Parts: sequence; C-alpha cells; structure tokens
Amino acid sequence: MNEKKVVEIRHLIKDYGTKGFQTRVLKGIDLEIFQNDFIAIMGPSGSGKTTLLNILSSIDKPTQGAVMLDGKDITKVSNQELSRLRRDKIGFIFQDYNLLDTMTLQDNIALPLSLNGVPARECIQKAQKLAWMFGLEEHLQKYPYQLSGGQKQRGATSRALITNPEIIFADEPTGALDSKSSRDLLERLRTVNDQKKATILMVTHDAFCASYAKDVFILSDGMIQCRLSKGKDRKEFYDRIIDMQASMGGDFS
Ligand SMILES: Nc1ncnc2c1ncn2[C@@H]1O[C@H](COP(=O)(O)OP(=O)(O)OP(=O)(O)O)[C@@H](O)[C@H]1O
Repeated sequence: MNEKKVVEIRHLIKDYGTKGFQTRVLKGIDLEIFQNDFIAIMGPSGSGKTTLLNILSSIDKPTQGAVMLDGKDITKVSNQELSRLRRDKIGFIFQDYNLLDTMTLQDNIALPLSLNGVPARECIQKAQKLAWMFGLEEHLQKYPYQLSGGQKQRGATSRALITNPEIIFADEPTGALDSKSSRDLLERLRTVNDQKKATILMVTHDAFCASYAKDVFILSDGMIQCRLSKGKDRKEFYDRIIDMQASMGGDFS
C-alpha cells in the first residue's frame, strides 16, 4: 500500500569550510520520503536541519551523496533542468514569507503560474480557490503590508501550493507567528496533506508545530538518530516529542 517515493537521499555528506578547516555537518544520511508524508525534522540548534532542507530542496549542494527527486539525481542535472524541477515539483515556505511587496496577494499567490505563462484567467481562478481554502478570500486585493503575519504566511503557503508540487519544503513556517496564527496555519497544512495528498517536509524547533506532522525525525551529530510516528492523537504525540527532547537533553531552541 506504500505510496510513490518522492525524494530519496543516499549517504548524504555536507562539509562546510575550506580545505583543511572543514566541519562535517551531515555525516552520511539516508532518507526516503513518500507521497503524502508529512515529516518534521527536529534537532538541536546547529545540528544541520536547515542545511539538510536546503540540500533536499535543491537550494544547496551536498559534498557527497545523491539526492533523488522524482527519480532524478538533482545533484547531477544541468542548471536549466534544475530550474525546471524547482518550478514544477517543489514548493517553498520560508519563515519570513517572501511575498513581493509591490504585488497584491492574489498576484503573489498566482506568481508561479503567471511566470509559467499560464493564462491570466486560469491564474486568478486557481489563486482564488487556494485563497478560499486558506481563509484569504477577503484579502486578495490587498498588498502584503496590509496583511497580518498569519495572513502573509497563509498567502505564501497558497503560493507554494498553486503549481501542485510533488513536495513542499517549509523552514520554520510558524517561526514568526503568534500561537493562534501558528495553530491556524498548521491545521491548514494538515488539511492539504489529508485532502490534497500533498507531501510536506518541515524543519522546526517547536514540539507543538512538529506534533502536526505524521513523523518526526531527530537530527543530531550529523545523523538521523530516531524517528517518532504519530498514533491517532496529536496531544499524545506532542507529549512523546517533549519526552524525547528531554531525554536528549540538547538545546532544541
Ligand atoms: N554557509 C555556511 N558556512 C559555514 N558553516 C555553515 C554554513 N551554514 C551553516 N553552517 C554551520 O553548519 C551547522 C548547521 O547549520 P544549520 O543552519 O543547518 O543548523 P540548524 O540545525 O538549522 O540550526 P538552527 O536550529 O540554529 O537554525 C552550524 O554549525 C552552522 O554554523
């Protein structure tokens, strides 16, 4: 009953620094992500979570190892092919929204489609559909400065989804949000995972945020040390994540 494999990494190594002064941040990670997974990556500060996410999402390159996206090793493709893969297969959500100030929310959400030459009417229809799903329908004609942080992040999430990407990468998506807006965003991410079968990989230091995922991977000392899987209950999962953090004793902030 297993779903389609979306991403696979094999023996991933990442070193920073110059020759002779290198630090090995990722020390040989193997990982498989399947369609409809919702994975949170946690770990102590500086453990390499963002580095891993950036490599998986093609923003950064590994020192060694393969990153297979949809069956293609993205470390080996041409820049042109990489741009195409990013455009068609990947959605990004960042902590600081990255909406364009000079465009309305509707145009921001539709941007990945309009850049692809999709007719304006279709762009608007799709943007409106997502805005409705994310409770933004009344705000479509506003500019980012007229929106709250939560509305901006829901807008950025809508934009990430508009091309129906194979996988959505989110780096601390609730990092700049208050608790109500965080809960709201996470509920909606869970809905797109459940209903649209979207695949989500999110980095977070926050146990509450992670408890919305189906699986939590703990990165420490350059390796994935353990995996926690949710049962039926989010609250019980949250308690187990907190227990695991306490048992590791690290700084997860
Ligand atoms: N461009 C870079 N050059 C050199 N070292 C880097 C670079 N980027 C990250 N590092 C180092 O690699 C390690 C992992 O960084 P990374 O940002 O991936 O960790 P993280 O787990 O996301 O941390 P945090 O939770 O604090 O955001 C850190 O020690 C960091 O200082």
